[in-house]
Amino acid sequence: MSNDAYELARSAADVLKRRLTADSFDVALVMGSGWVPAADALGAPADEIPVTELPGFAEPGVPGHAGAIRVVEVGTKRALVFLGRTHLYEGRGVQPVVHGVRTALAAGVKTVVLTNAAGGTRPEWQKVGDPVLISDHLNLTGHNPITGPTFVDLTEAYSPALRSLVKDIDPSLAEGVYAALPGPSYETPAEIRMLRTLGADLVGMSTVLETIAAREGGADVLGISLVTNIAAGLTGEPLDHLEVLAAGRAAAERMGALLGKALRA
Ligand SMILES: Nc1nc2[nH]c(I)nc2c(=O)[nH]1
Repeated sequence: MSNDAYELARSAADVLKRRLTADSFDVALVMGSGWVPAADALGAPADEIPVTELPGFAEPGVPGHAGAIRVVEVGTKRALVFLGRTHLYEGRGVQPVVHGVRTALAAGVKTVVLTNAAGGTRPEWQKVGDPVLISDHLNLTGHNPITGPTFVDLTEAYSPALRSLVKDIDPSLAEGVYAALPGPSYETPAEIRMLRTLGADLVGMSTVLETIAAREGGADVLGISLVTNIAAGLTGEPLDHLEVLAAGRAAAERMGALLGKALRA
């Protein structure tokens, strides 16, 4: 099964390189919920392909997610920009969740930028709309994309070099630990209190499995969360997914500018 997953990624990369005008890429960016405006801020795409034309991809199960891969030249770098991703909660299993990252690595990418929208567990220093660099993660999904005795070292899962490069660009950026849960429900207040005790500064439903797959393939990872809500029980307000997405869209323009500067550095 797991070999099929790697073969499927190689065949998707072959189709990608045949169908796109370019056949070598430096970096992959995975744009999370509400991040598509940030992708637009990176510049006009040189090329674009719907993911459903590639082996192993399905139209993302979340309505409003454009399932496409863009080629954007940012400075001297050629980026594969994945608009939308597959989440574990869509019930397709673990392999489709990391298929995009594995396809990018099979296409030669050595750096993966994973963006997401997340809940913030630290209202003491976070507010909605804040970007937070991911310094480390807690994989509480109960899953792992790797099958078999491949013991990947995750000591520096989130590249210290890439994080300091981005912090040089924007010293105001905070860092935090991202906890991934299976979802799709948000946490209870008791679970958020538990996650704070465990050291989580951000809670989400994506990213960590893609990070593991990227590290398994030897790529450097930069992760950025956009705090789009303060997590359950910390503000006395219920969580509204539409408000959450609106906050993400509002801040994503700024994130597009930051990503552009980071890629041009
Ligand atoms: N698990 C979890 N995922 C999220 N994604 C977003 I946006 N907000 C949250 C949240 O509060 N909890």
